Amino acid sequence: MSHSNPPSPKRFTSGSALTGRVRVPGDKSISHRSIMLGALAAGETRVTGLLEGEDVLATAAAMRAMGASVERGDDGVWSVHGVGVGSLLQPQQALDMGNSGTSTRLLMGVVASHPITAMFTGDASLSKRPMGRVIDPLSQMGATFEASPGGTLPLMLRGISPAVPITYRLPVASAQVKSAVLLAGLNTAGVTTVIEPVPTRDHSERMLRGFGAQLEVGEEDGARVIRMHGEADLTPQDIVVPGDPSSAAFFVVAALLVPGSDLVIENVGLNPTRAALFDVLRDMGGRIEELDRREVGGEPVADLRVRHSVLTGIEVDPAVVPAMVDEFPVLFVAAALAQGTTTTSGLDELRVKESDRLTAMANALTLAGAKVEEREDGLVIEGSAGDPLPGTPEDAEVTTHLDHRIAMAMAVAGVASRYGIAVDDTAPIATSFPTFEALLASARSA
Ligand SMILES: O=C(O)C1=C[C@@H](OP(=O)(O)O)[C@@H](O)[C@H](O)C1
Ligand SMILES: C=C(OP(=O)(O)O)C(=O)O
Repeated sequence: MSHSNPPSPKRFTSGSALTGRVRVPGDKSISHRSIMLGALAAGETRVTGLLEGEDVLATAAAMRAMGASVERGDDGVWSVHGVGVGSLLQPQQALDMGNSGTSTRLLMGVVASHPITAMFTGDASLSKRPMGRVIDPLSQMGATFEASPGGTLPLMLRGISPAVPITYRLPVASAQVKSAVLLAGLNTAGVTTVIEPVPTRDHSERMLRGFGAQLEVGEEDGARVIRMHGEADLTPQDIVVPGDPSSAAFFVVAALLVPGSDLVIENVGLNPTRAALFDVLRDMGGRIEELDRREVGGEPVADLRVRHSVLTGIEVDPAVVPAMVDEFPVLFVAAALAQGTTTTSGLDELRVKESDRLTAMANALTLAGAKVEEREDGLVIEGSAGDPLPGTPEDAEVTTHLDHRIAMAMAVAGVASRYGIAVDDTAPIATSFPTFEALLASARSA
C-alpha cells in the first residue's frame, strides 16, 4: 500500500509530442464493485480488465478476509468465488483500506447489515477523511460505530442482522454514500430507499441490477429515487471492465497541451455520469474526437483521438461537478495554459479527497509559475495563452500529500512546461494507475 512505500520523487520534463495509441487500465469504480458484488454472489464471477491498482487490491484483500476467494488467473482474468449475501465471515484482522475512500465507505455499507464486526484502518491521507457521512445512515439502519475523534479512521463497525430499511436523502452529492446505503440494503429485508437530489455516478445501480438485485430507479420532485429490495440473492456474472475515464483524463490533457500531439486513447468509458471533463475541454476548444463508440460491460465506450489544441478559458458550470469530480486537478492544468480566465465553483468536496485538492493544486501550480486565485469553493486561473509554464525552481518540488491525482496532474503540467516540474512523491500513483509513467513514456516515444 502507498502508505508504507518510501517517497519516490521525480522531475517531469518537456520533450516529444504524444503520438500513437495508448490503452488505459480498467475503471476503478467498476473494479471495486466487481469484486464486492462478486464476493456477495454465491458462485464464480469472472472479471476481465480489472484495474490492478492498490485501491482495488485493498478491496480484494478485504473480501478475502471475509470469506470470498479472489484470485488472478494466468490469463489476467480475475476469478471471484462469492459466499452469498448474508454469509460474510468475521474478519480476523483489521481491514487495511490503504488510501482508498471507495473501499472504505462501500465496505462499511456491506459490513453494516452482516452480523460481524470489522476494524477499518487506512494510511495518513485516508485517516483524515470524513466517515460521518456513512456513519449517519448506517447507524440509522442499526449498525454501531466506534470512530476516532471527528468521525475518522481507525474505526470499529459492528454490523447487525436484521438491519432496518431506511429512506435516506443524501445531504452531499456522493456516489460512495449512496452505494454504502444500497449495499447495506442488500441484506436488509424490505425496501431501502436513497434519494439523490444531485445525480452521481451510477455504477452501483447498473451493476446491482446486472447481478440480479431488484432495484428501481425513478424521479420524484426533481430528485433521483433508488429503491433496493432486500434481502437479495445475487447471481455471479462475467464482467468486462471498460477503461477508466479518470485515468484517460491525464492523457487527454497532455495531448491537448503538448504541441504536435495526436494521440488515440483506446477503450475509454464514457458513462454520462463520469465523462463531463471531455465536454468541458471541447467547450474550451479541445480537439477530442470519439471513434468507434460501442458498449463494453453495459457501459458506453469509445476510443478518443486527441490533437494539440489552443484552449480558451471558460466558466465551468457547477452542475457538472459530480460528473467530473476527480478530474478537476488535471482541468486546472489545462486552464493554466489556456487563453484567458477559467473560473470554477461548487468544489467544496475537493477539499475532502485524498488531499485538499483546491489548496494542493493552487500551491503546486503557483510554484510552477501559473496565476491562480484560491476561493473557498473553487479556483480562478489566469491562463498563459499557450506559453509553457516555467516549471518548479531548481531547489523546490510540488507537494502531492499522498494524492495520486495531484501527482499525475502535475506530471502532465511538467511535460507541458519549459524547464520541468519536480514532484515530491510519485508512489501514490500506483493506487489508481500503476502503469501511468510507462504509458506516458510510450506515448512520447511512439
Ligand atoms: O463511488 C465511487 O467509486 C467514487 C465516488 C467519488 O467519491 P464521492 O462519492 O466521495 O464523491 C469519487 O471521487 C471516487 O474516486 C470514486
Ligand atoms: C477520490 C478518489 O478515490 P477514493 O475516494 O476512492 O479514495 C479518487 O480516485 O480520486
